[in-house]
Order: sequence, then structure tokens, then C-alpha cells
Amino acid sequence: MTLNTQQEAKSPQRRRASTPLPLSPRGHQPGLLCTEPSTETQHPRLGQSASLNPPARTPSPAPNSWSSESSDSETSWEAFYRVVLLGDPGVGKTSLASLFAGKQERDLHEHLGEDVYERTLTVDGEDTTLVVVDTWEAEKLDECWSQELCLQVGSAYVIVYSIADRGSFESASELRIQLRRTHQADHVPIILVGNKADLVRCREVSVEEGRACAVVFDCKFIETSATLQHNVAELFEGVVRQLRLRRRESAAQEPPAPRRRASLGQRARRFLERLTARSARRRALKARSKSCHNLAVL
Ligand SMILES: Nc1nc2c(ncn2[C@@H]2O[C@H](COP(=O)(O)OP(=O)(O)OP(=O)(O)O)[C@@H](O)[C@H]2O)c(=O)[nH]1
Repeated sequence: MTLNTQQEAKSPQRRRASTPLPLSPRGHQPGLLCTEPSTETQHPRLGQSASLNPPARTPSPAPNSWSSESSDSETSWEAFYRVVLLGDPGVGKTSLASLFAGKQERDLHEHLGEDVYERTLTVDGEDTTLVVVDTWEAEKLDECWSQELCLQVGSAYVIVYSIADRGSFESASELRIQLRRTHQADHVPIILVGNKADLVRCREVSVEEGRACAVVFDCKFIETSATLQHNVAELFEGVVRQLRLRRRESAAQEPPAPRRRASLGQRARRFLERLTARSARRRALKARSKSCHNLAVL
């Protein structure tokens, strides 16, 4: 799939890394941001759909299910999701972020140190604004962006390694462990990305290893090539789908029922459940290994 990298007057907004976006006043969702509603027109879509459907001339309102504000709010806030890119130096984070922002590779030479990109994507007919943060490298961090903050503020994380660099793959596992510590309770989407898939002859990490790592660490997996613009649209659209799925899942969860003494029948059922739990876990692992590369399912 080819990204629509058309440069237009309404090119994606870029924010200085030193200017973090304000957190949602309600603070319900980690990394869910609120800003004044944008008066700009919608950015071109990522992916093939962009070339098939020209961008709308008027911005669509932020979907209610995505907003931390109620639909009938007087001041209509727009929901943003902060996607933090993590990974070793040189794995291609900036290249992926720039493609997300609709920039051509040649523009990368004019890197201005502005490492936060914002873009509204239309995925499955709904608009969602992602703010992609590429501030992980030490030299990009300033008094506002520490690595600790990067690990805390994401609504979703994209951990990038290069398939031609085993060291970066090992770092990716370490980053996943660090993230697990920071986000124990909330199930933020994490996508493991094997970039530079075009470097076939230099491959040091197989697809199977990448997939197995994703299964073990309970995240999604995709291989990309920023150079060939392969799977980059799928990556960011997948991030949007994962965010939606998790948001819907948490909305569907009922509050826990008050604890009462269990009846004999309930206790017997729990006993049987414990007996079958081990095989269920095995089945779940098998199912995850089948679906970890499908970014459209949980
Ligand atoms: N062959 C190939 N090269 C790539 C790919 N993605 C990025 N590169 C190259 O890898 C180098 C590093 O890319 P960056 O995007 O700067 O990587 P980074 O992770 O942001 O690393 P820093 O620049 O250190 O922040 C550049 O020369 C890119 O052109 C890819 O998919 N395939």
C-alpha cells in the first residue's frame, strides 16, 4: 500500500517537542488530550483509501465515543491520542513518523528538531486524530520530555526495531518490559514494529522471532519498510483500530458486583474453572500467536 504523501497547504501540524500538549482536564484516559477544536480542513488520509477518496473539505466532528467530553458539551473539545515511538537510534522512528505526517523522505534532511506530529486519519469511516511523539532519543529530550515521561504519557506505543539489527530487537524487548512496569493496570495498545523489511539480505531477525516476541509480550506485530512505504499506513491505521477496540472494551466492562458469599454451585463452578484454566491459557496463547499480526482485532 502506498501512502498519500501529497504536500498541501493544509499539511499536518507539527509541534515542537518542547511544547507538550495539554492533558485532558478530566484525565480519564492516559494520553488522551484535549485541544480547542481545529478550524483546519481534514488532512489527507493514510493509505490507499486516501487516493481513492479525496479529503473532505470540512472537518468532521470528533466522534463522541472518542471524546472525553459529552456530545452536548457547549465547548466541543476534540479528542487526541498520543502515540509514542520507542526504539534504538537509527531503527527508522523518524522516517515512520515523517511518513505518518505526509512528509517525503528527502525532507528528512531538513530535520528541525520538531518531533511531534499531528494528523487526523479516517479509518473505517471515522476520524481520529493521532499525535505521534518521536522524542525518545536522548538528544531530542529536553526539560519537558524525559524518557520517563515518554513511557507514561502514551495512549499507545509503537516499539520499533530494525530487522537488520538484532541488538535493536533485544532493546525492543527491554522497552516492552519497562512499559509493562509503567502501565500495569491500563491496557494500552503496544505495537512491535520490525522496520527496514526491505533489507532482505541483511536480515538478522526473522518474522517468526518478531511474532513470537509479540505473543510473549502481549502486543501486536507488524513489519514495515519506511523506505518502500510498505505497511506504514497499515501500522498507523492499526494503532487507531487498537485504540478503538480497547476503548470500547473498557466502556463495555461492567462495574464489579459486590462480593457475597458464593453458593455451593458457584464454588463448584469456580473449582471446575480452575481445573480448566491451564488449558484455557494454552488456548489463549495459541490464539494470540495466530492473531498478533492482525491489528484489527484485540
Ligand atoms: N533500508 C531502509 N532504511 C531505512 C528505513 N527506515 C529508515 N531507514 C534509514 O535509517 C536511517 C535512520 O532512520 P531514522 O528514521 O532517522 O531513525 P531513528 O530511529 O529516528 O533514529 P535517530 O535518527 O537516531 O533518531 C536513515 O538513514 C533512514 O533513511 C527502512 O525501512 N529501510
